[in-house]
Amino acid sequence: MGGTVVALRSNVSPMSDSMSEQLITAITTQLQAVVDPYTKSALTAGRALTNVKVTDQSIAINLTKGYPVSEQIHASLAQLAVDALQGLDLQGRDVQLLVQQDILSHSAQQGVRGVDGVKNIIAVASGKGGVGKSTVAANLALALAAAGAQVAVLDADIYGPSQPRMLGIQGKPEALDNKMLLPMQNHQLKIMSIGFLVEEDTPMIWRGPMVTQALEQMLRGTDWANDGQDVDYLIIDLPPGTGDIQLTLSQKVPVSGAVIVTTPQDIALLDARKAYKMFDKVSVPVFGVIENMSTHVCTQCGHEEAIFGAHGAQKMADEYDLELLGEIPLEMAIRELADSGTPTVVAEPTSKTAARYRDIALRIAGKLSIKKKDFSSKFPNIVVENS
Ligand SMILES: Nc1ncnc2c1ncn2[C@@H]1O[C@H](COP(=O)(O)OP(=O)(O)OP(=O)(O)O)[C@@H](O)[C@H]1O
Repeated sequence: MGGTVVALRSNVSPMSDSMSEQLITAITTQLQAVVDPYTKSALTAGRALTNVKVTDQSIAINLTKGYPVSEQIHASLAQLAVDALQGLDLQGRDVQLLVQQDILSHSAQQGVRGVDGVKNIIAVASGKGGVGKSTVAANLALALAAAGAQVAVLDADIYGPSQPRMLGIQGKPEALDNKMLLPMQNHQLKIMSIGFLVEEDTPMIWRGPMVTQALEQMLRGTDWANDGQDVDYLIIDLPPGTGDIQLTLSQKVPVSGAVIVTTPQDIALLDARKAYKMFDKVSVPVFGVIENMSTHVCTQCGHEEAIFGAHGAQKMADEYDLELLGEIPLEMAIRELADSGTPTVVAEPTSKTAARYRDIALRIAGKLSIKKKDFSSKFPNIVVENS
């Protein structure tokens, strides 16, 4: 991200060291009071404020954020900083704000081995089938990639893999000499799905252990960093439900956090609650709930109607002290675009719906950024030698 001049003044006056110290303290205090809209904590939290430098001519502020910082996000953070500094007498100095992104690896369940080339895994789950979990997963992945992160998708919906179709990609992944598979690529995403390995209309008649094994093979047998770049976020589109398969998966896959997709109907919410309890049981934090098909938008007049009921996901979120991450309407274009391989976020980036997906994606990335870091890879392996 380049520096941005966020305020320009004239009549610059020279400053002593102690005056500049005072100004730095005042600026820091003002910025500490700003709430980051993506992490919901202070803009400066977690050592995000890396530098404040005052010269006779200018003030340079450096922030480092643990989520993707697109130009749009950079501009919105700059605006917040400008507003916060309004009350200070900057004595004519220009203010330059530079926001950089540094997406780190965060902790997952204890005892579950990490995946090579992947910093963070986010599971997208639903209690009930057909609520639009795969559509949400695809759009969230695209939104994170558009914001500047390295993103991959693992389609773990073994019984009904839909990511190849939704992300507009066909064919078979190449196998390397070491038997690792190369992920397929489209729309700036790396993608792996059982759908690439079996025919689209072949029914998957597998038992639990086979499903778990197939998923583990795809997860650990894919060379995610084949282009030399680690994946910041691997989005896993989990199979619907909360049976043994999902429970085993959530114990074997090192997940930094999960999101639960539901529709507003009571029956879907009942199963969404079960999904929450499943993650709770295996100590996977749930970032929040996404309500899909929340209202119907009429293509003729634009009228919005809550045909499946209103505020269901909000009630569930309140009940478990979760965040309602966002609401996506029932919209014909969402289905048409996903079914044709170019989901809303890439096909209609300026639409209101794309903005909703982007907002949800950034809230998730923001929440993840303030979670405990995973330092395990920073420690050397200790080799005990027998003498
Ligand atoms: N907000 C929406 N508006 C309109 N159609 C939608 C919306 N969300 C999803 N759909 C459509 O609903 C159908 C089911 O969606 P999707 O495959 O994402 O659900 P799922 O929960 O992943 O299903 P499964 O249980 O099979 O995994 C798809 O045809 C999709 O295009």
